[in-house]
Amino acid sequence: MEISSCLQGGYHKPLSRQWQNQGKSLDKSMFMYPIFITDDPQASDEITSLPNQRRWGVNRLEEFLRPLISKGLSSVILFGVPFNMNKDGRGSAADDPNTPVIQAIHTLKRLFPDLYIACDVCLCEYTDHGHCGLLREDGTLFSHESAQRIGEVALAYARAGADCVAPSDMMDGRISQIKRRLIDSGYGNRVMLMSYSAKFSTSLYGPFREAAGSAPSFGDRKCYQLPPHGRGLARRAVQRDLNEGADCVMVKPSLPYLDVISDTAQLARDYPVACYVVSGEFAMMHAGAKAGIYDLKKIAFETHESFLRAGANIFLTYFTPEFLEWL
Ligand SMILES: NCc1[nH]cc(CCC(=O)O)c1CC(=O)O
Ligand SMILES: [Zn+2]
Ligand SMILES: [Zn+2]
Repeated sequence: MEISSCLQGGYHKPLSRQWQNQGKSLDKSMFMYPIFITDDPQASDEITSLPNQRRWGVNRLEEFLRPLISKGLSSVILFGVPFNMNKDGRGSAADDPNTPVIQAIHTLKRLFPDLYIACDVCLCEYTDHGHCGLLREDGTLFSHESAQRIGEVALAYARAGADCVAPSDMMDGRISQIKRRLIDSGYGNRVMLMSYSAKFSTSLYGPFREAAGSAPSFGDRKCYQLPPHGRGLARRAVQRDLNEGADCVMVKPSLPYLDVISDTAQLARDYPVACYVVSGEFAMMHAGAKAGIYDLKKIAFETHESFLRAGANIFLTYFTPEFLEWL
């Protein structure tokens, strides 16, 4: 099948069908909760820089998520945080059968068959150098090989039962690599491909890197994440990913990039548009509320409504549990 023929993966589930309705007011189905899964099955570890968030072991997922599901949680995105697994140059632990993300997919599908499960796909949590792709000796990226490796990992998550794979690595060509593999392996009509298309190099990822232990051991990510002034590049990345077969495109971070969300909603007007309210934005809103600058609930509504207004209709946000209470 041609990549351009393949639409069904983007609306296989009731939730992904609902996302096709470009909503005008906040509702619970728009909230996707990012969760950190570590390789100690009993873990429930506080993350100091990310208020109220924890790293969870697979054996603790039921107690963590059941109350949220009863309040209307409909989707999660999983991030693997291996502490005991071996890290190497190609991120072998990313698709090891015992990797926490694959274990968590199995556990969650058994416990909560209706929960929509997206998986972040990247190598930085699994490589010894902490970069998101494969590196040459001189520290530059192997672009094509990286995209192929990301494709392998995405397929492993699809095979394990993920409803959506979401590559955050920013390697050129990864969307067509993933879509091709999904189609050729029989997942094209069942698994959504959500691209972190306009992902910027920002100072707002700090708490996440602490949470996931994924800071690069040298250098930075400026050669693959977009420069903050790169509005044109963001538009090109979105257009490219749509052409390569993405079912949904994302902007990340959100608050300083409302213009990019709006551009993306125009370019992808027939697709769901997601935005990631990243760790630093969440920590910043909490810090401001704690300092008495504003009320946490009011700032959370105001900002998420601004993302909706700009054109996003899926929010990857650590505020998800709060919104399940508030809405
Ligand atoms: N693949 C890396 C990745 N996956 C999720 C986030 C950030 C999420 C957040 O800050 O909440 C990042 C950014 C990075 O470290 O460069
Ligand atoms: Zn990464
Ligand atoms: Zn470079």
